[in-house]
Amino acid sequence: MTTQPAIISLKNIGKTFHLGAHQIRGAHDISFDLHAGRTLALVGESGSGKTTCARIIMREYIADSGELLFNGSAITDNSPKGLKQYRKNVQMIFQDPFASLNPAHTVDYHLRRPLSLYQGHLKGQAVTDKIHDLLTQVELDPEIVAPKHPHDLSGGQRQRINIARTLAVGAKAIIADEPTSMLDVSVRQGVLELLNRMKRDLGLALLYITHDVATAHYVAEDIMVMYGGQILEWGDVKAVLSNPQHDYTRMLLAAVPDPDIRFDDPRSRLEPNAVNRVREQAKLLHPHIRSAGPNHFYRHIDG
Ligand SMILES: Nc1ncnc2c1ncn2[C@@H]1O[C@H](COP(=O)(O)OP(=O)(O)OP(=O)(O)O)[C@@H](O)[C@H]1O
Repeated sequence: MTTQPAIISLKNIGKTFHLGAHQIRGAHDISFDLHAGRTLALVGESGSGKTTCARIIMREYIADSGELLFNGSAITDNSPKGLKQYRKNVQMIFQDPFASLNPAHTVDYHLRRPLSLYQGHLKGQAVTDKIHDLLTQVELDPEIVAPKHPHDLSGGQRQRINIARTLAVGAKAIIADEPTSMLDVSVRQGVLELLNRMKRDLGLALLYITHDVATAHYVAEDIMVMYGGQILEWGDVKAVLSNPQHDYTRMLLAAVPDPDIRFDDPRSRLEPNAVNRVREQAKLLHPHIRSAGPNHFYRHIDG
């Protein structure tokens, strides 16, 4: 059982989108905690509600029901200043490492900017030294990389700059939405290892969003499987993946040849037939899940 306090808690969060006469359930009765020094993997197919959860945590969406807690307290300050203070602590890394960087500016600028906004006590040479430290922390050579523009860098290097920006802000929790899915397979492992090391060394709380069960196995201690805006199963990543209790988790896993095979091993690639089988079976499962009412919590992280 973990003794560290949760940095972020979602309590019974619900969010429905209204598109004309249609209602789409983005999140239904979602509850989970993000703890310092731990990664929770949020796994599910496209449209399962992963990004909705991320946007609620980032306070880009306001939940219809339930509560978002930061360090155990309800968030009451909705002023721009309150939001800025919150985002100092909770940062997001996006799927597309290029889109989140401004092509007109250098790496130095991309790090200088959050430092001036969030670490205003640093001045002059201290800012340059901090930029040097940040680039070293994300395993890039400061002398070479700082003067470069995003288009001079590889996808993996750009994602490292995005990670360095979250460190420049001083974030305690990072929401990483498919952070490696647009990267070449050969550099994915390095970026995930960096996230793992930051989590360990800096005690960050990470939410790792992915549709890829194999990478969840590699980076996370805990896992939650989502479908149709609901959590179907959650718990210790090794326990859930080795002994899934929900049919849908079993179906997702059936598409991966062997969870013990590393995700960058070619043998871990999904077989097209298996993927199609999961999708077809998920369609059949869908009405059952929707009519099931409350979430199915088959395991509890602390349990
Ligand atoms: N702003 C929105 N307006 C209307 N519907 C939305 C909105 N955002 C999400 N949805 C719907 O809510 C459901 C959950 O979407 P969400 O983006 O959270 O899923 P996801 O698991 O993150 O998918 P992906 O992996 O494709 O990003 C989907 O049916 C989606 O179409």
